[in-house]
Amino acid sequence: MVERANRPSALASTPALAPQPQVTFSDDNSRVTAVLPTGESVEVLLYGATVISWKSGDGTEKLWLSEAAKLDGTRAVRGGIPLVFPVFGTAPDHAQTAKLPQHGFARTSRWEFLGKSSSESAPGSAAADLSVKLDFGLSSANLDPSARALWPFQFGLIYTVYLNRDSLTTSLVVTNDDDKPFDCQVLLHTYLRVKDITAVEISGLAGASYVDKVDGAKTKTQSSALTITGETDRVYSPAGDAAVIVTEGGAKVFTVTRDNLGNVVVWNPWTDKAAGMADFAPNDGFKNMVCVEPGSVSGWQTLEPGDAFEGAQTITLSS
Ligand SMILES: O=P(O)(O)OC[C@H]1O[C@@H](O)[C@H](O)[C@@H](O)[C@@H]1O
Repeated sequence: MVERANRPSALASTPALAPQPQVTFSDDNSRVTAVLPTGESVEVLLYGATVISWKSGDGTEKLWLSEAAKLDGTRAVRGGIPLVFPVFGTAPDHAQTAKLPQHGFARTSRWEFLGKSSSESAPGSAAADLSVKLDFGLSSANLDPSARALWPFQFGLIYTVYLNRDSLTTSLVVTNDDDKPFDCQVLLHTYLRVKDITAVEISGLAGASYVDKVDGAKTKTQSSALTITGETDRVYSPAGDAAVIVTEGGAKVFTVTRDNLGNVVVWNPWTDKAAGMADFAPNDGFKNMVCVEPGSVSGWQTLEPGDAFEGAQTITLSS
């Protein structure tokens, strides 16, 4: 026995393989899940390329997903990170997008999974620093004919979900593949999970002007940190350069930074609106969520043929 233990075996001489991120598909191919060796995970539904779960290494869910959310492709997902494109809300006065449903068609279209890659964050860094990147695509070619009829432009969308140990980055690239210009808006409609909305403060928006959608679309200025005490639906424009920081009971929970996305929408439906949404459950789930939604939604991004627009958010967790 002793002799065997001391003898170098073929196994012992093989350098140990560093653990790799695991990327798997659900049996019905409706969703893809990536898990880092350290336990962090993200789950993306191909319907809408909707991120429906993001967990830290200890298994704690960071996004809010309604218990009544439809995940079968029959309606936009209530929760997670739905993608808003090419119109935010509805735009009855904007001829190109007037016929589109609320928040456009990206969140209700089935996307293609384009591939994964993983990398170390620094050369020679430990396996614990691995990250994983998932790419998804949607183009006019694979759009449902009914959606194509409502917005007859040739376009391409690439959505990248990038999971790191302490952050999630989601980035959208829009390209105009048509021979005429088109206008579009984009928004990353992120439902952040919180323990108690009454203890939440959102900072980083002070001094920014916003359209208050629950007060006759009046334009106001954010004077200090924002607390949520009732139905809230605000479009900050421009939102300023500062990161948006969400604290709970004074402790930092999320830091949201933006790349090339000038607006932030803050939304919480509160009691009545939540109760009025069939796919919002439980009814008091509004206490456990706040939407902080980076986007480009005031005015339009006009893309000339061949042009591209890219915008991204990074949500960093505080330990
Ligand atoms: O119910 P939907 O279409 O998912 O939209 C939810 C909310 O999305 C927010 O982005 C809008 O500012 C709100 O006005 C809207 O109510």
